[in-house]
Parts: sequence; C-alpha cells; structure tokens
Amino acid sequence: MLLTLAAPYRLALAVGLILMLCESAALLVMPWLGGRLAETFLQESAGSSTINIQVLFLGALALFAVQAVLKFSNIYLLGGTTTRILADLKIRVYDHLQALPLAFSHRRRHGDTLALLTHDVYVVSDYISGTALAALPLFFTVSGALALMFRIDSLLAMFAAIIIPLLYLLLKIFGRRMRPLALQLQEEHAIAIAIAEENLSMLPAIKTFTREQQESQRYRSQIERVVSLSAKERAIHAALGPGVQFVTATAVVLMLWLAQGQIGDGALTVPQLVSFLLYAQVMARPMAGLADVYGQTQRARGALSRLATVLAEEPEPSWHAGKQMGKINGNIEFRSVTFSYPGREPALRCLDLSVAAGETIAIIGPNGAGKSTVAHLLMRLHEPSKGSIFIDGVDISTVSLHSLRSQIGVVPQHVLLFNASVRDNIAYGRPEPTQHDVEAAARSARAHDFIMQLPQGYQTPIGDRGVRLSGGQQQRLALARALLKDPPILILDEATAMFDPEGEREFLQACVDVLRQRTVLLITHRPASLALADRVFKLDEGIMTSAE
Ligand SMILES: Nc1ncnc2c1ncn2[C@@H]1O[C@H](COP(=O)(O)OP(=O)(O)OP(=O)(O)O)[C@@H](O)[C@H]1O
Repeated sequence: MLLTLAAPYRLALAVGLILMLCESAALLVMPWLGGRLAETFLQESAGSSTINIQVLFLGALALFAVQAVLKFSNIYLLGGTTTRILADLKIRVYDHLQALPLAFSHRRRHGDTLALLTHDVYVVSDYISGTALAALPLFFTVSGALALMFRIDSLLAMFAAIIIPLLYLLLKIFGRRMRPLALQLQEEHAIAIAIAEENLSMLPAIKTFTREQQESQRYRSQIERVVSLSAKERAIHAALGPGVQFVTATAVVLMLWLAQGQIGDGALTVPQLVSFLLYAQVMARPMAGLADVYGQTQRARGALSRLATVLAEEPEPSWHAGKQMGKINGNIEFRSVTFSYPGREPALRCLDLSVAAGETIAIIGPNGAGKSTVAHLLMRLHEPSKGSIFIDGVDISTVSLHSLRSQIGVVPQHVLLFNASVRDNIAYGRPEPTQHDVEAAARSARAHDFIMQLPQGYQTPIGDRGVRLSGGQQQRLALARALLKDPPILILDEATAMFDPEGEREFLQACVDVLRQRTVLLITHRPASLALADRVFKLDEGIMTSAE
C-alpha cells in the first residue's frame, strides 16, 4: 500500500532522496576537512605549512553553504510532496468510506472512522516522505562514516562497529514495547473523539437530563487515560534518543582511551584522530535518527493496518456498474424477500408485495415491524438475504445504483438536513434547479409560507441538522427536497408525523395530484394519510398481510 501511495510522486521523492544523499555526502566531507585543518594548524605552528589555511576555511564555508541549500530544497520539496500524499490519501479514504454500505457505519463508532481521516492518514503520509525516505541516507551516512573510519584506523573502527549491533538491540527492546502502546493510545484517542462528537450532538438531551457533570467526568476520564498512555509512550520515546546517545558517547570516550595507545605507538596522528572523532560524531547523529525510524515505523504500521482493514471492506458496487434503467414506470414487486440485520432475527420474512405503477399503498404496523426496512431494500441500502425485488420486471440487484436511486425519492423518518441555507437544502434533490423549481417544490410541501417568514427567506441558514427549524418545518423541507427530485417512485416514511392536523390536511389535499403521477409507498399510522392509499398493508414481525 505504501508503494501505491508513493507511486504518483516517485519523481519528487527520488529527487528528495538524491538531495538527501548529497547532504549525507557533504556531511562526510566535513570530518576530512576538519582533519586537514588540524594538520595545517599543527604545521603552521611548526612553521612548515604546505597548504594555505585560508583555502581550507573557504572550503569549509562553501561546504556549509551547499549543505544549507540542500537542506532547504529538500525540506521544501518533501514538505510539498507530503501535503499532496496526505491530500490523496484523505480523498481516497473518504471516497471509500462513502462508498461502503450503510451497514459499515452502523457497526462502527463514528469517532473511530473520523480518526482514520484525522490521525492515521497523517501518520502514514508523514512516514513515507519523512522516515521511510530518510532511512537510506541515514544508512549511507553511517556506513560511509564507518568505511572512512576503517581507512584511518581499523582497530578503532572495529570498536565503533560493535556499537551498531548494540544500538539495534536497544532499539528492538524499546520498539517491542512501543507498538502495542501506540495502538492502544490511538484507540483511546478515538474513544475521546467519539465521546466529544456524540455528546456535542446530544447536547439537548444532556442538558434536559442534567447529565453535564457525568458527561464531563466521562470525557475527562477518557482524556486522563490518553494522557497517562501518552506519558508512558513519551517516557519510552524520551529514553530512546538519549539512551542511544549515551551508549554512543560512552563508546567515543572508550575510543579516545584506545586512541591514546595508538598515538603512542605511532599508528595514528593527531589530525587523523580529529578526523576520526568527527566521523564518529557524524555517525552518532543518524544513530539517534535511526532510533526514530524504528519508533515511526511501528506507529506507521499501526496506522497502515487500520487503514488497510477499512480499505479492504467491500464497497457498494460502483455507481454505474450494472444495467442502466431507463425512465421507470414504477411497477414494484417483492418476491419472497427475507432480510436480517447482522446478528438479528429476520426483520422481513418471505415478503411478497406487488404494487402497480401509479398506485399509492400504505404500510402500517407496530414499531420495529420492518416498515422502514422495506424502503431501505427498495433503495438497495441493504441487500435481501433471500428473494428478489423487481421494478418494471427488472431485478434491481442487476441495475446500476445510480439509475435506481436517482428515480426514487425518500422522505425518511429521521430527516437529514445540512448546515446550509433553506434553498441549498431543498436544491440537494436536483442538480442546479431554478429558483422557480425550488419554490414550486416548497409550495407543494407546504413549506413556502414559513420559509418566507424566516429572516432571510430561502437564504436563511438552518444550523446543524436543521436545528434552527421546528420538527415539522424540517420535515416539510425534506418533503420539498424529495418532490423537487420528481421521482417516479416516492417513499414517505412517516413524512407527516410532525405536521399539525391542519397542515397535514392541506398537504394531503395538495398531494393528491402529485401522488397520482407516481408510485407511492406511504409508511404511516396517520388516518388522514391512510385515506390517500389505494391499498393498505399491515406488517408485523416481518410478515406482510393485507389490512383490508
Ligand atoms: N441498522 C440496524 N441494525 C440492526 N437492526 C436494525 C437496524 N435497523 C433496524 N433494525 C431492527 O430491524 C427491525 C425493523 O426495523 P424498522 O426500522 O424497519 O422498523 P419500522 O417498522 O420502520 O419501525 P418504526 O415504526 O418504529 O419506525 C427492528 O427490530 C429494528 O430493531
């Protein structure tokens, strides 16, 4: 998956890698220059200098300048690439989440899903351009420094080479503890987001049931859990860098001790020792970086596995896959349809239903009888466990979701409105409708009059989920939205439940014409609505019978 994500940016990433390698090379020249400088200093003090020291100073300055330019270009280039990879990944994950069947979001906590888009994608993209790519130059610097150290003094270099396995041992010990901790931290973080998200959308219930203290306490305890896990993670993380540095520094001191003997034996000169120590320092710095590589890899593995699990979920068939249904007449037939929600008793049992085009039927029945489920199956929001559904004689499981859903209008039981203007909410039913169309739909839904009384009329913002409107007003907007779509099949799921009796009567009178032009499924208990139906069916415990 990492390779797929990075593939479109391989050029930028390759240039970034080359720049990093150049930076490493420049870093490796420094100790050599340091040695030359030390040599020249000694020669100058002895009056036997062969090199102009000014040239060496200028060389050092030029090298610093090259390093600065390389660093700048690299940060600039990789910063831009990270942003693009992050954007791509977010879009890909979002599109996938949107394409998954509703059942996925029903079984998952909202906060967990949000954490994928906020935290996990960030960790992964950062890893690609930050850590994964940096590992090679770090390795290059370490091995280059080590090789050059061998050239100077193999005994000392061998000693330095022992440090590397030692450090890896240290990394492994800490790394093993880091991974489960990082995963757990992420989970606790997601729970905190979920609590906040749910509570903020449940504020009216919290306030009316005076549960502020308990909810605040629940959120606080969760945050405390996150803080205590972060502290553990930080402790390991904090110990890792200095731990590695300490081991390296100890090794340097031991090396100096060894070097003392080598100089005494004449196997090593002082300028060579300067170079050697500078190489040791060049080698030690990426070592701390390599410690980070391990920790970051563990973090990225956690995030990647969460993303991969969700991306592996089977999405709904692509929108346009399957037969395109032309304009439908609205003949509906359920043949022996059985459906169960996961882990539940069947919500519909061997249901047979036949509705002629242009007919209005009503479905009544107690709560939980399966009425809304009938509507969901017709829209293919869920697929039947057994049996088939036909529209105009075509099995809907073989047609494209787009051509099916675009011809069915639904006013759901729980109205879903956006935080946008009244107009935008109604216009959601059809791409770019004229103001005249929007108003006509609003008039049919008996919404126009109250809209005109709002402070900015059709442009009035209605707040999160339409919170600035009454329940009945929200329902009228949802109705206007469905009518604007002008679908051959219309499903009204308790669509007038919140209407006042007068409003309902007016609406139903006005609807007679609207309803006659299409097939209508009325899910209702209201006697006034029932009067509109040509036939009434009763659903009880998933079994459909005729009510007459
Ligand atoms: N997403 C879901 N996951 C699991 N079970 C569900 C889900 N949605 C509904 N159910 C169950 O399926 C059964 C039928 O639900 P449905 O919403 O179709 O009933 P309904 O007849 O529309 O009820 P009401 O009159 O209360 O709206 C119920 O027992 C309900 O608990």
